[in-house]
Amino acid sequence: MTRPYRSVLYIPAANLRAMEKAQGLATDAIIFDLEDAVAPGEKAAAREGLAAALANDYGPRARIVRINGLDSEWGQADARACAALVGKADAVLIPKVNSAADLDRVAALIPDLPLWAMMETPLGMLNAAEIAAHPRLQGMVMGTNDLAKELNSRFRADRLPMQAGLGLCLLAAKAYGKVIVDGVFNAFKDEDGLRAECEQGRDMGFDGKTLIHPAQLAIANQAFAPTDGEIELARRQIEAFEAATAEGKGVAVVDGRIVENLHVDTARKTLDRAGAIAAMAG
Ligand SMILES: CC(C)(COP(=O)(O)OP(=O)(O)OC[C@H]1O[C@@H](n2cnc3c(N)ncnc32)[C@H](O)[C@@H]1OP(=O)(O)O)[C@@H](O)C(=O)NCCC(=O)NCCSC(=O)C[C@H](O)C(=O)O
Ligand SMILES: [Mg+2]
Repeated sequence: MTRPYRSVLYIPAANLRAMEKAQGLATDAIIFDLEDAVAPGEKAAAREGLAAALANDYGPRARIVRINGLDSEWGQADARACAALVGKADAVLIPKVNSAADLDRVAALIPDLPLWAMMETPLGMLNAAEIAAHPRLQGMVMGTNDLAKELNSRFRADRLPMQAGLGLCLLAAKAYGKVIVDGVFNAFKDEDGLRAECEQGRDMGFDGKTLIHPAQLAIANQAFAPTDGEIELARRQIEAFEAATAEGKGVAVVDGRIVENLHVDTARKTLDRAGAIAAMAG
């Protein structure tokens, strides 16, 4: 069964209270952030606080640690600390990945954890395919704030300026079977805006959304989960196709629409996702 990544919550590793609180939050994954959410003067303390926090039980939530870039003054120490977190963290997230070579450098320092890549630079967008193809890469995270900064683009509700980058990364992740989660929605008190952006990302094919505040969890969890109607339709499509196959036919019809083997694959994925989500709830 595939692990769900509907909601992926950033927590600044300098915030001990928030890291403790996350043990009880309804989030599919947590990004413990050592990078942009931590002030330069707090980096060392955050690294130590994170190691202590990860001794706690986060249940089924995926534990992902975002390190500073290796070319920063903190990156090497972060990588060394992560190498010692095997069994306590599930993956390491590398910021501002420009190429597969950036992954190679971290892979050499952290041999035993899967890697995730922040996709947030113009060069990263252009090299998305080689990044997604990296054998150690498990997932991609869109960094739409940094990307907007680099592009000098405006924030728009329809995210038109982001579409080329989002699309390139989606194509790359799907081509190589990697997880891909959408960028954050900064206005964390704007529920309608968040819902619209989650639905846009879901419709494009993202597995989930990165979030910055617990108040955003319920909306993302709902948007990226199959609805009861979708689950029921998936079951009926599988049943109808199996009945058609038993009669030697290659096509069934459900609710006036054709169902072929490819639709059955999608239906099975829907049921698999629903099962994985139910398993998260315990
Ligand atoms: C945005 C915040 C600074 C707001 O913090 P605060 O004012 O403390 O919020 P609240 O008072 O509403 O908090 C209520 C309780 O919830 C807890 N809390 C808050 N945020 C989190 C969180 N992220 N995870 C877990 N728990 C959280 C508070 O501790 C309160 O708890 P309690 O004491 O029990 O009442 C803050 O939300 C925040 O710091 N968010 C994360 C910001 C962050 O991580 N930014 C970096 C990632 S975004 C990014 O870099 C994207 C990418 O790279 C790009 O380029 O796009
Ligand atoms: Mg960023």
